[in-house]
Amino acid sequence: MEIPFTKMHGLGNNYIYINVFDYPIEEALLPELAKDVSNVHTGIGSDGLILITPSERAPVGMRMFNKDGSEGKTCGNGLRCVAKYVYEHQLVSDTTFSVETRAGVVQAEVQEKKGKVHSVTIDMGKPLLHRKDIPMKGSETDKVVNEPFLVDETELRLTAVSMGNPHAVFFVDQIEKAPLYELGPAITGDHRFPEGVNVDFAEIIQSNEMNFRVWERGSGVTQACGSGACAAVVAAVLNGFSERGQEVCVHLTGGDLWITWEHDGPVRMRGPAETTAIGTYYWNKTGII
Ligand SMILES: N[C@H](CCC[C@H](N)C(=O)O)C(=O)O
Repeated sequence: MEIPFTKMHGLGNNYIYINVFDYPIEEALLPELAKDVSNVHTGIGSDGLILITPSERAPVGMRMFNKDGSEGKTCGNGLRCVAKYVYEHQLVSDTTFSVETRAGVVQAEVQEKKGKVHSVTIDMGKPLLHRKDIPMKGSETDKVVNEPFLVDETELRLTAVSMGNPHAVFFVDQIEKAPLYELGPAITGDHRFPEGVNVDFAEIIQSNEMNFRVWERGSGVTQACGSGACAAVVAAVLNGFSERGQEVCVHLTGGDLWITWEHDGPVRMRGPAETTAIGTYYWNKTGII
């Protein structure tokens, strides 16, 4: 199969983007395709696969698959790249438009110069804070804020936030000492998270600035995670480190995002999106067609 693709990244969080308006792909093949394109040795190399799809509820839709083939419901860095792609390919004509994700419809606004998008603002919607909405096991309705969380004999303090996908946020004193590789795999697969969880570590620098590192469900360590940065800002407000309505600059490995948890509910994220390559992926999968 010869599959046209675009490789894009938001702060180094890179995915292979396939426009399935032009090139539909059979549903059953998608998890395997995600694994294969992501492989740096035998594929293209990426954190996963993102499809730009037709939608009945918005001009375009997005679906995202992790490196291991599992599907996530949303992706902040991916949404900024999808917004850049659809604007530059004239699938939309206004600078503001909506995008359907598996977690709901979100609003995008592109900042462009001469038709080229350099930055995108996404209204990521309202965070979900009840334990059952994360989802996380335990009592029915409580929010999970600064809750003791024992893993591998280490006691951490957990704040859990869903941005449409699940995030476990842990505040640390020094981001370089965050036990990303030591505890990321154990936490992401912990039985208390029935659907797994993205593992986020954040260090507060001041009320409007933090450092951030992530172990993503299904992909491992990535250079950035937009939904995770949003979750960390919500968690910072819940823990009294930041104020609601205040714009927070989040420093990720791959660069910075600007995030505000608005007074009226939604979380707004602003940051860059870039195109790395376009090409054809020669998928040598056997037994298809
Ligand atoms: N990197 C993405 C999130 C991917 C989440 C995915 N790993 C999941 O299974 O939920 C972001 O920028 O928001």
